[in-house]
Amino acid sequence: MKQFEANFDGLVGPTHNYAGLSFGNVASSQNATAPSNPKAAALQGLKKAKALADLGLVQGIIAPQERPDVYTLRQLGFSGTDAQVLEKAAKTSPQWLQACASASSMWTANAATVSPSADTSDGKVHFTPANLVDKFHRSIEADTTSRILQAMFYDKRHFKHHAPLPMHANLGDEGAANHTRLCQQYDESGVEIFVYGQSALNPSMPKPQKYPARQTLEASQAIARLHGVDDDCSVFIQQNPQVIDQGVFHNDVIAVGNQNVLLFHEQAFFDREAKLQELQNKFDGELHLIKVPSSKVSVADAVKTYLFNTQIVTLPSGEMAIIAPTDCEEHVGVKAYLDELVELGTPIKQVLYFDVKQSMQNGGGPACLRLRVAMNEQELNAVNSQVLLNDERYQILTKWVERHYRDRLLPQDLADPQLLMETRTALDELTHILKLGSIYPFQR
Ligand SMILES: NCCC[C@H](NC(=O)CCC(=O)O)C(=O)O
Repeated sequence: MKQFEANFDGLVGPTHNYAGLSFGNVASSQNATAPSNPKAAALQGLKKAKALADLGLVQGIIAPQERPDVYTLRQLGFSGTDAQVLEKAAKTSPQWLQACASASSMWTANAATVSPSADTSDGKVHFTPANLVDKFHRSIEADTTSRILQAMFYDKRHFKHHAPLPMHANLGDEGAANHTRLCQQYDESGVEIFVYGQSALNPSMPKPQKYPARQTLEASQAIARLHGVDDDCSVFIQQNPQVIDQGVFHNDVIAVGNQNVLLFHEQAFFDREAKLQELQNKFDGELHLIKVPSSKVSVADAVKTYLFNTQIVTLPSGEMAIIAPTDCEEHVGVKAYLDELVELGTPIKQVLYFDVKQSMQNGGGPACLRLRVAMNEQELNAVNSQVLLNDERYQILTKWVERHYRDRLLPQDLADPQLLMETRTALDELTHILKLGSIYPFQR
């Protein structure tokens, strides 16, 4: 039977902006208040997605969320018409307005954790939307994310959707950005690697000192239980707290895996050797564990260029390619490492570079922009086909962006009631293009 690993990329929303909302994410802090270009951001993302489809991979799209989120602002006591809500929030508490206007759902690696059917006890593909409690602006994504994923993967015979974990710091969950799956073939049982930043309940375990550890061990364990992924198929690895303090706020900023390949920085993991041994013991077959030494690429350069926020994809030929941001190509040392990587005799044979700078400036690289869902043929056939990217849908979506998006946005523009109307008009049209039904609050 055919097997696939589909990538579902977040379509960047019309309010994409730089508000400095993510303490611990260096790019987000550095670019706060810079002007953004939502149109360019969305087109860059679509281009990357289309290029992967053109390589023969299964590529889908995840719709953005309704922003500004006036419903949350109302919960915070801002009242009146929608325009008045925006105006009052902008006047007295611009931080809340910015948090409620972020297009952060574009980073769909944080949308959910997904376990393919080959790994789960009931033989279904399991989804748990991430609660993203560590950052307020991201914690308000989960409900709509749930609805969108259910509209895409609606067939209950194949897909099982869980509620997000309870909204508490002890259960901080960041989704697939802290989850990697290794396997021989996508439809064969693999080993799921759950990487966490700290334990909420065991005070003797190390913690970062400066920046937050967003993912807890307890959240990762709960997800493995919910998905029915048993001990033989899972490894829980603590992220090195010292790299979190250097700006590695998710594991996918310091490690990336695909099939039998794991590419990671030597400082990525705490208790590294024991954990890699456990991984090898549980994995059926040969693993390519590619360790990148600090002498070749420093943690600072990894954070700056997003070398590990690349996508490793298996091409129809069976060879692997690495999908990297142009920021890697522009960095002499990192480019030299990638040139060397494709000659190491591992399955990775080529590097393809993409300009996703609008996203990078908020700390999101190629891997942050996609949610992976490994499926067999039957499962793929059960996906809402309108969300899959082909030539026609790419053209339609590109035109849709060009019609509705602005090419310049500053944080102060977020209070413009016209922007809210533009967004709703655009999203209403999008739900028809992608056949998602009424997933947005303004449509309900
Ligand atoms: N996986 C990449 C996630 C990047 C995301 N950035 C942000 O939310 C920045 C938003 C801003 O600062 O405007 C985050 O930190 O969760």
